[in-house]
Amino acid sequence: MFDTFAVLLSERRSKAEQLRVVSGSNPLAPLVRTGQARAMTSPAAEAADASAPRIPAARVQNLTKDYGSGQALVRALDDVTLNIYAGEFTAVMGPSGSGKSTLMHLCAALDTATSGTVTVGDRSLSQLGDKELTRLRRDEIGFVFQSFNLVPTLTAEENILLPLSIAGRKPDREWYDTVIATVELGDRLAHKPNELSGGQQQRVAVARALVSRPRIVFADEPTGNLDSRSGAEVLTLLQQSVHQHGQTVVMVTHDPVAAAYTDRVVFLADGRVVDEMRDPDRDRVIEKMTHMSPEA
Ligand SMILES: Nc1ncnc2c1ncn2[C@@H]1O[C@H](COP(=O)(O)OP(=O)(O)OP(=O)(O)O)[C@@H](O)[C@H]1O
Repeated sequence: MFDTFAVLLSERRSKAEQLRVVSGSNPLAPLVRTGQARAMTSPAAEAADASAPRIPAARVQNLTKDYGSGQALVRALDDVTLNIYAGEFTAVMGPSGSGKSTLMHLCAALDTATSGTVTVGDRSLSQLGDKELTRLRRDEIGFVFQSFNLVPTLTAEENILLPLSIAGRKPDREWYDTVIATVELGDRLAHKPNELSGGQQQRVAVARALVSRPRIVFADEPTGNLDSRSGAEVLTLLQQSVHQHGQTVVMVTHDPVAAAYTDRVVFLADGRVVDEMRDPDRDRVIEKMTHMSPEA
């Protein structure tokens, strides 16, 4: 459907768009995106932050997506309106076929809507030409796939830096060091993917998504191929990227345990948003999903 390298390619962002180092020389100090701050620096800051207005990183308005036509028409999304808030970890859940992947693909500019709008930052995707869309995917979007999508002949470090090097960019060394420290891969950087465990490979993929500091990271079932322990590591990492570094992450998942790592779950059914849950926990998500299943 799309060229992974093209999607992963990332170009330099304007200075004003770049993450701002809030706190001095500590490379692990919280970073926030200018104007979209939700970095947690202390319990007091966290409490203050809870009352701060939420700023959308992406807005979905009356979004409809049809596949096929006539008798074969499938309405994958049906008039969906939704905000994705900056600095939040959002899960998208729902039964198989409810439109989760379609919603994510439209938000990530990987597909076009039948009607309605997606706005990323302040730009409406339907008003962008092909070049601008490519640039938006490079500059604003990071991806983590279920199947890792690493290049087997490159080392972990080369994979992490690949989007930047294709774009002819050098990494911001301080941020790169922060990402590597956060994903705890410092002693594995020279290894090729087949010398890494599944969990380590997915942490490389998360580092690759984070290193260009996109506006939003979209993660499609990122723990779907991992055992529960490795999955927990990857989820903790995504959560840290949000709560410590102000990253915005959207994750499609079927797993209530994974959803419990997020700040908010959006539930889809039959292409519509039917509910949402803040500060989810596993049991409440399971209960909700049980009521949504066709057998319920
Ligand atoms: N390229 C396509 N052509 C035709 N129908 C499609 C296409 N892609 C998705 N669909 C249909 O659109 C609906 C929504 O699909 P989508 O993949 O978004 O659901 P999902 O919630 O991600 O499902 P799953 O959890 O099984 O991955 C389904 O009925 C699916 O069969």
